[in-house]
Amino acid sequence: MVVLAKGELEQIALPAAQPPLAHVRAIDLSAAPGPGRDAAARALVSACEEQGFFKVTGHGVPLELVRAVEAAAAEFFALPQAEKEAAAGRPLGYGSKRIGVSGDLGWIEYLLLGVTPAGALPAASFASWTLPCAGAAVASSSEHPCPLRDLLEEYAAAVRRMACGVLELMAEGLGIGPADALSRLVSDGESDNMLRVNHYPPRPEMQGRLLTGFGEHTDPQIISVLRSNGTSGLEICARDGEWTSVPPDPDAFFVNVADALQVLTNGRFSSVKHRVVVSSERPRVSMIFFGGPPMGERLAPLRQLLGDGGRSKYREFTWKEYKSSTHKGRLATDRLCSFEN
Ligand SMILES: C=C1C[C@]23C[C@@]1(O)CC[C@H]2[C@@]12CC[C@H](O)[C@@](C)(C(=O)O1)[C@H]2[C@@H]3C(=O)O
Ligand SMILES: O=C(O)CCC(=O)C(=O)O
Ligand SMILES: [Fe+2]
Repeated sequence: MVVLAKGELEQIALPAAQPPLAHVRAIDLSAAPGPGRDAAARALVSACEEQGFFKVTGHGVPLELVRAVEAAAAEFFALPQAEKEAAAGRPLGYGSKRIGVSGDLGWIEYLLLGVTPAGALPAASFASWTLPCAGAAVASSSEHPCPLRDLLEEYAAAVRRMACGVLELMAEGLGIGPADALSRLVSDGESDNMLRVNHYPPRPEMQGRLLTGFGEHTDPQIISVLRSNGTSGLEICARDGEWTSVPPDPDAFFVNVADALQVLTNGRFSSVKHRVVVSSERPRVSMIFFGGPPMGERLAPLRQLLGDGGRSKYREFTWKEYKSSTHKGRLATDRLCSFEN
């Protein structure tokens, strides 16, 4: 449940304007090696250059898994508020209406968790996270496995594999090597990956006005992979500043170029500004995998993308440094500008 005081509701209310529909390119990840895959790699690079946004089909993530996670998430969000609050935490865990710590509000409740690839670190935030069990009588423990927690873990692993496939195809399209030049940053045992499940309840009656679900921002990581149910609401901002509405496609995954990838490509790709506007009487549920590098990873434009005598537009910084800078600001802040040369 999202409960906003009257003043807070005013802060997130929007005029009832419906932007035009976005044209979103579809990239088939299953294209076989050869001319089909080369064409997919070129189309992916063009989409990243022009929009910083595209969707993938042929992604290999089982749709039964996606539907099972979404159903378990819907059950979780239907739990009594006090039970959800038991999983509350900052920044990880359950949250409602407050995004980040700097005062951003939205018509949203969510689960946010760390999903570092298994290996070097203990099973990420799952280890310490007490998540009430959707559909189970007893809160999670090893004796009473929590279906939502297990499903989220399985889902995150499947989407991480797919995100790595996207980054490999991207490296091919950019003509850079080795093949895992980009994907290794997300698949490393210490990569700082996160998973977010957002629930936007139907909007309350407000004389036709709409509500901000998630205010405009770019994602700080390398790549974000988003899946949503059939309810619209996601909007992207084109380079000319025009906002367009992304037609939902529950069978595909949407991919955002995020800030760190803008840096790695020396600005050839730019992170896409996006937001969620709640205009529907139906709930929207979205699940986003954020692929981030290990905390100590030094980020700077890849030499192969600088070209002869090319100048690096960004100074080198660690992901830890960038991440802590993001947490100091508001959602809409342009965070990269203070890392420019
Ligand atoms: C207001 C904020 C929420 C956010 C951290 C920040 O200070 C600025 C970036 C926000 C964002 C956007 C993408 C992801 O949803 C997120 C988890 C992230 O890594 O950066 C959120 C952060 C958050 O909700 O804590
Ligand atoms: O919920 C959505 O569709 C997008 C949310 C988003 O941009 C985010 O969580 O960073
Ligand atoms: Fe986002």
